Formats: sequence, structure tokens, C-alpha cells
Amino acid sequence: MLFLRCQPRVPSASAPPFRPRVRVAAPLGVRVTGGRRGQAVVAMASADARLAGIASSIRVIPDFPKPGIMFQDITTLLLDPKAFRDTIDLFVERYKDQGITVVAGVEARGFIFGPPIALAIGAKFVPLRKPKKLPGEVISEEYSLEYGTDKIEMHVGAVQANDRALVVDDLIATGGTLCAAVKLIERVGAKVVECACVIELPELKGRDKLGDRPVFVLVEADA
Ligand SMILES: O=P(O)(O)OC[C@H]1O[C@H](OP(=O)(O)OP(=O)(O)O)[C@H](O)[C@@H]1O
Ligand SMILES: Nc1ncnc2[nH]cnc12
Repeated sequence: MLFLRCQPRVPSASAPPFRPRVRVAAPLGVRVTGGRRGQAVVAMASADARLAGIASSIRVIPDFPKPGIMFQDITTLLLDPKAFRDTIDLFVERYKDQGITVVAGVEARGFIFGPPIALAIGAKFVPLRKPKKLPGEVISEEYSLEYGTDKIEMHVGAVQANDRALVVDDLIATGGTLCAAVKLIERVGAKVVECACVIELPELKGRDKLGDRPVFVLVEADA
């Protein structure tokens, strides 16, 4: 079998020296094992050529926002119009025929990827915001993070019981944020069809928190 081993390039001249360790996730649930730690290992037959460009456009900043965190910086992906478009297109291709009526984006970085997906698939967009930002009546969920605790809120009435939801964020780490987002949507009786992220940190086992709700990611990175 052929394998693609992806050693991403440094995305911009202004990037600080670091060893980027973002790799392409095996798409559509096909995961191929056997690679050395930190290397991309994806069966060529199942890999979309766009994923390598997306992976290499993400900058990794060590020790941000605190020592020990390898911060996955998607702002460099946004500087690369092809990588940004490919990211949106891959999600749209997956979700356009799934009867999704609402895309819920998690503040802040879910607000970047969620709205273009919602527009392209003809769904409404609902922002899930940090506390005290939404002016109307809200429901809230608390959660813990890789580096702290937080809370997200959703406007009452924004999601209806008969909605089919896609939850979008840039990254799943411990899964606390996505889990809180899913709980908000399920509390009003709607169905969460899937959670979609650009990046997963598999070592942090965020999927475990989400039980049997499916999570779709484009690339994986070391925590
Ligand atoms: O899986 P988890 O451990 O919950 O972590 C993932 C969350 O952490 C980051 O957001 P952050 O809380 O840093 O907020 P920000 O997007 O406003 O910077 C990221 O954008 C996800 O929302
Ligand atoms: N390592 C990480 N990089 C970027 N965002 C994050 N959110 C939680 N962990 C993160």
C-alpha cells in the first residue's frame, strides 16, 4: 500500500522557528496505522489532495497561551485563499445533501468556518457565544478546556426541535467545548447530525466526551 507522509512546510516568512506537526487525517473514517509518531500516515487511495495543503497552512506556536500548549494557529490557513476555500469546500461537499437545517458555530473560531458552510448548504447559522454576549434570552452550558474553563450560550428560539444541526469549530482538543455545544442544541430537542472541525488533537481523546455523536475532522495534530 502507498502512504503519504506529510511534513508540513512553515506557512509564512514571519512564522517563528518551530517544528510543525500537523498531519492529514484519514478522511471518511479510514484510519491507517503504523506510522511513526508525528508523521502523517494516510492511505493514498483515500486521501483528498487538498488535505495536505490545508495541513501545511496551519501554523503551530509552542507554549501559547501557556507553557506546554502547542497552539494550532488557523490564522495562517486564512491567509492562504486556496487552503481556506478547500477547507470550506470539503465540508460543503460532505454536508450539502444531509438535510442540515442549522449550522451552529462556536465562538470564536467556529464563526470563521461556520457561516460559509451554512450559506453554501442553505442552512441558517446560529452563533454559540461566550457568556453575556448575546442580547436575548439564552440557555448556557459550562465546560472545561485544555487550558481553563468557560461557558457558552445560545439564543432561545434560534434552534427548533425539528432542526438537524451541524456543529462547527476549528479544533477539538479535550472535547469539552463541542460537548457543551451539542448539549445546548440537544436541550431544545434538535438532532446533532455531526460535529465538524478542521483539526483534532487525538491524544486528548475529545471524541470520548461526545459518546456516539460523529465527529469529522480534516487534519490531526500532536497535542
Ligand atoms: O476541545 P476543547 O478542549 O474544548 O478545546 C477546543 C476549543 O478551544 C479553542 O477555543 P478557545 O476556548 O481557546 O476560545 P477562542 O476560540 O475564543 O480563542 C478552540 O477554538 C475550540 O473552541
Ligand atoms: N492546542 C490548541 N491549539 C489551538 N486551539 C486550542 N484549543 C484547545 N487547545 C488548542
